[in-house]
Amino acid sequence: MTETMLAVIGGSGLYDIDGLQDARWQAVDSPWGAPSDDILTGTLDGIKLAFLPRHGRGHVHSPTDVPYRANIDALKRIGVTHVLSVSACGSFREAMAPGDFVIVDQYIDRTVLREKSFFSSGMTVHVSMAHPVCADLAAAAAEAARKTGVTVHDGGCYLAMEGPQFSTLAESRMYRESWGCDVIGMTNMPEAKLAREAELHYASVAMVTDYDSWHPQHGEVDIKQIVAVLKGNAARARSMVAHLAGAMADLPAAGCATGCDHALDFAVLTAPEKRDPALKARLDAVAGRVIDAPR
Ligand SMILES: CSC[C@H]1O[C@H](OP(=O)(O)O)[C@H](O)[C@@H]1O
Ligand SMILES: Nc1ncnc2[nH]cnc12
Repeated sequence: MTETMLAVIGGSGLYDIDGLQDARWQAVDSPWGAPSDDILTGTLDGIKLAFLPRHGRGHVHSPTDVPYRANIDALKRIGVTHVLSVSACGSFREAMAPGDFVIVDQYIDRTVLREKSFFSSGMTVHVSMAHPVCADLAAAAAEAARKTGVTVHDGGCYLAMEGPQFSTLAESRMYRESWGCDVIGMTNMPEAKLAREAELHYASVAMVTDYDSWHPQHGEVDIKQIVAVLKGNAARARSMVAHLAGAMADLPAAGCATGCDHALDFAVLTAPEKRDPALKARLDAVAGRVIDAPR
């Protein structure tokens, strides 16, 4: 039986975590290129845990250039079953204030310059993104976050923008008023799509740093203010991670209410004899379960 292994992908301000037993940073090779950084592995109160800083230690990678495919492939390759994203975000809601944590449950993907799929001609695959996060992992993350004492919002729609510039005032108002988005960031897409293709359970905790630019009393988004809030949020994120092992105690590696680990069932359209051998070889970790399965 597969053992549950959690990966935390740390966003802006969260470049390492402490408290892991048998902690070591290890380089992991991927046929999709180099991951953002080495991966920190260890155990946390009996749960196997991996940590990967999304932008690399020292914040090397811009949101556009994060090697999203290599990151997800490398995590799956070392045995990860669950991925929890921890991200900074702007807020479109008065009640979602700086310092609050939002447990994301929907996305609108406005990114345009990124590789968004492991699959292409030679292995054509269509997975559902109707329910883009793992409901069970999201519930565990919410429980762990609440234990830290932060204000936690259950559910929120995350607008993923390309960046690296922040939104114009007109965009900020449109996302909030017309599109009904709750928070905004630059990194959860295509990460969530790739995790789904890799049949990983994925959830995201978006930590509010600012009110983007729509709020009449807060003025426009200001990177100095974001960086100041990030430091406190990183401390709260570390505390949340420390509570995750307890919150995840009953989460099996296989099976969840969302069906994440069976996303590829019936999803491969290319006939077995028409599948591209070179692409199949690259997909060994991500889609090994179905690579030779009939249509
Ligand atoms: C630090 S402001 C903008 C930057 O922060 C967020 O990154 P992450 O999602 O990795 O925490 C946001 O998406 C931008 O990349
Ligand atoms: N307002 C904002 N827009 C996009 N990404 C962000 N990350 C933190 N705050 C943000």
